[in-house]
Amino acid sequence: MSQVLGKQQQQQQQQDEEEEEEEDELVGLADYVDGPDSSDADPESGAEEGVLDFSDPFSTEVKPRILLMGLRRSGKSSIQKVVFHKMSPNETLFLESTNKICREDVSNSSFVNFQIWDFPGQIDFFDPTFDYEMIFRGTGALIFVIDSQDDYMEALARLHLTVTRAYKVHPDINFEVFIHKVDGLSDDHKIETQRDIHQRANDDLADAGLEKIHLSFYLTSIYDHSIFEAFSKVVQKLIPQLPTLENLLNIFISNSGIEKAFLFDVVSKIYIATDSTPVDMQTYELCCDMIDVVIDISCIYGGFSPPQMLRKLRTINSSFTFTLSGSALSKPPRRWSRNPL
Ligand SMILES: Nc1nc2c(ncn2[C@@H]2O[C@H](COP(=O)(O)OP(=O)(O)OP(=O)(O)O)[C@@H](O)[C@H]2O)c(=O)[nH]1
Repeated sequence: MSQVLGKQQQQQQQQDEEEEEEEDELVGLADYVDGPDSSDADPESGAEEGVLDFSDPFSTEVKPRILLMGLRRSGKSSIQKVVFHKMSPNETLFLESTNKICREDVSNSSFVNFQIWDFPGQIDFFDPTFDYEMIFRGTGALIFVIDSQDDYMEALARLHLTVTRAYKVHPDINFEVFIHKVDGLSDDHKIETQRDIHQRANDDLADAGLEKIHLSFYLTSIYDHSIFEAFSKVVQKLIPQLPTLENLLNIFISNSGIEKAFLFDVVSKIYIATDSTPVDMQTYELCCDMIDVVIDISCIYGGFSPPQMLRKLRTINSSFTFTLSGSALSKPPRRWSRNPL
């Protein structure tokens, strides 16, 4: 009996030592992660934000992780705040530079359920305290933000370094490149910039013998719906049920005479799925505006403030199908006031 107990004690001791070693390996990350005094958390958003628990990377809960990376001032935090915190684009002018990794849980519904990690622009992969392997290992999508209004040569070099490192650790990551702040470019300039960035980024990968890495490119701006559309596509790739949802929406429109159907996450206004007819931006914008109207009217007649309403929507079920019939589509999109009062 005493022999058995002795063996158990030994095993326990060994386990404790192993756990201590694991914690030591992760300590390097602590320098980059928001501490408990982080003031970033938005109490109204319902999103959990803040300290990274060291045990977290090995947690049994599987939540896709989306990383936001890019040079300083490229617009990473603005994207996160506008899409997930309802911050108005003009308010992002006052955002301070991020100096630690900010992690946020987005759990609006069973489909929109992931983590976003916003990285400081100055992060250095060669810093020995930066445990990039641990970060990339659990990543579903890596969004690299490039400021299109700036000289993007340095950003392209950083994109190459980031993508090649991440690919070596976890080849299944979706690499998404946001060519951002395109509101400042003319239509011709937008297309030319996208072509140039696409060409250079893929040439760099081909030179490194890594042409099998696929990069997806999006033209984005926080001043219109392009950022919501791009984020929708990023999130959709992480939803395993996407083909089933698309099939259901196809069946729905073919049996109802409705022209276009979106399955929306109301809280963030990203769409989780749509039928297989092409998406045109005007239709998507119209649906987003209609969602705002529904929320605004519910606030007036339901006696809720907009944040209360958003919280209520989160607790009920924030995904619902938004459909447009032919007559709605034939009218030009109306600009609805965000505040009906
Ligand atoms: N014109 C324009 N400006 C934008 C856009 N997105 C962000 N910005 C501006 O870009 C500036 C930098 O934005 P941040 O979100 O702080 O950039 P960041 O990448 O998080 O910066 P770091 O935290 O330093 O890494 C802010 O003044 C934003 O208002 C956009 O789509 N268009």
